[in-house]
Amino acid sequence: MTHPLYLRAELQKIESQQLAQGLPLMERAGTAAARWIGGHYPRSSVITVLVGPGNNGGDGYVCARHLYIAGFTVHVWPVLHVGDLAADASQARRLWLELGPERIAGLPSDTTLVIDAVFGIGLNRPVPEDVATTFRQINDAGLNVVALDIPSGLDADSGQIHGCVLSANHTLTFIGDKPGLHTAHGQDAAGEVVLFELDLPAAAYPAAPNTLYETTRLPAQLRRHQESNKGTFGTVGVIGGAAGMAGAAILAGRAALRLGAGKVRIGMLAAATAYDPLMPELMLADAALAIKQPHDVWLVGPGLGRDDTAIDVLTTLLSRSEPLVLDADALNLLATHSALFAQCKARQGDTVITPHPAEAARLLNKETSAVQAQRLDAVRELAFRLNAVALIKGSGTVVSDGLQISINQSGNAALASAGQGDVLGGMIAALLAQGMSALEATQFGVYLHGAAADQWLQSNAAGIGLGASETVEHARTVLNRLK
Ligand SMILES: NC(=O)C1=CN([C@@H]2O[C@H](COP(=O)(O)OP(=O)(O)OC[C@H]3O[C@@H](n4cnc5c(N)ncnc54)[C@H](O)[C@@H]3O)[C@@H](O)[C@H]2O)[C@@H](O)CC1
Ligand SMILES: Nc1ncnc2c1ncn2[C@@H]1O[C@H](COP(=O)(O)OP(=O)(O)O)[C@@H](O)[C@H]1O
Ligand SMILES: [K+]
Repeated sequence: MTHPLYLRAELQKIESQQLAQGLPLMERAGTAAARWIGGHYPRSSVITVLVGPGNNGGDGYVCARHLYIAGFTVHVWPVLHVGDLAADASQARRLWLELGPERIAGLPSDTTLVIDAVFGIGLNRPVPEDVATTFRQINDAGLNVVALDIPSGLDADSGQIHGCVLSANHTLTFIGDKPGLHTAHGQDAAGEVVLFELDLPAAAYPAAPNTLYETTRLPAQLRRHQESNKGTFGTVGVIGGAAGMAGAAILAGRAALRLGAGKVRIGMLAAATAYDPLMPELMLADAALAIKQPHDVWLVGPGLGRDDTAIDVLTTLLSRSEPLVLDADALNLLATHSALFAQCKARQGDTVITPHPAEAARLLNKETSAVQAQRLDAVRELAFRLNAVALIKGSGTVVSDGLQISINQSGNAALASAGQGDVLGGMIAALLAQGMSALEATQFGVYLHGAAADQWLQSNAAGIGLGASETVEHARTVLNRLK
């Protein structure tokens, strides 16, 4: 299920309060790490602990000491000049030096496991070039790396890289989980994340507005009563499919039907074909006619285009009060037409917006790189500015209603292919049609979309070639297995 994520400032506050109470946090962190490593790596391992100038380095000295006592071959290499260490780290170093020397001559060639204790949440500027060179050599050598707290070079709040990062197979993170481990570059850098709370009392933690989202439960709104009919599960209207882009609207409509919407009508901007031969249960119509029919939920944008007809259709649907999902060119039109933007913000009904980073950047009038550098801030700002539930797609999709933010736990790079966004829009619309709230439908839809790709990855390990249509089928399977 979901669990909280803490920002650097929140963690520093927790730490200082607990240290003031006399809790031996560094000893606990280093011991927990050594115990985990002892359980996962053979005693024949040759371990080199890279230590840095702060308390993360202190964790590394404690960990080194316990692994040495447990019988591992352990080297400690301070990769940065050590000035005055803080008290706890200095004590941890002293205890290590009673057992073994520090190495200053680089990485021993027989190293089989690197423990990264260079920088933790105190990283506040780009990694120095000589340290970056060491990181790159270790990355290129493909050595096993276990990071303590956070991979060195990764920003704990945003998942951005400060110059260079030492990529880990596992990250053993302390006290609380961090957003930067799960979005942007976080998943690639951190590998599998293992949390050690270090026995802090529950009262030590503030209410966290940020969470990591995953679920194994079928949402209550999707549990079906026998006394139901297709009207019970809502009618979705998908508007899009301008000339040359019909497939986008079809994909979205198919996804909505497969995810349980009672009825789906696709209103095409280009001349509509009579029916979809692969899914004849879809209704196809011209957009101008479709928008006059009653629907419970609208999805506007897949293959919409940006011409005057598209603007007219969007203007009409923004004025309706049914839940509205906006994707692709619907978002690009909001970005370029301030009247549409204002109309969206003023809507009474629920709005969900589903941009990828470049679309988010257009809406926020920023560079895509600036959005990616601060994905959490960007998604909250989008939700706030448009009075909507917003997401920003990509590795660790972020979702916000303007107050709370969640990072999606599922998904993988197999989803980086055409049409996957159309499918996601259709899925969210189907969940809204079945009675989920805008926030729940978006969080759950994003999770299911990622979980579908994760299921496919189990038998396609390289993650190459997942089609958007296949994602729909896997999403249906994953959904029906939830209890
Ligand atoms: N505060 C505490 O008592 C505890 C901290 N813990 C560990 O300590 C870490 C945080 O410790 P710190 O706040 O000391 O921070 P770090 O150990 O992450 O690093 C801070 C030090 O690195 C320097 N620095 C930062 N960025 C640099 C850069 N790019 N190039 C060169 N030097 C740079 C800073 O000037 C400072 O000396 C946590 O991530 C966790 O691993 C845990 O031991 C639990 C208890
Ligand atoms: N590297 C990745 N890891 C996880 N999910 C990804 C990755 N790349 C893309 N996705 C997901 O795939 C979908 C792609 O959507 P989008 O870019 O709108 O594609 P399209 O417009 O072609 O349909 C989004 O849900 C996104 O989060
Ligand atoms: K580290």
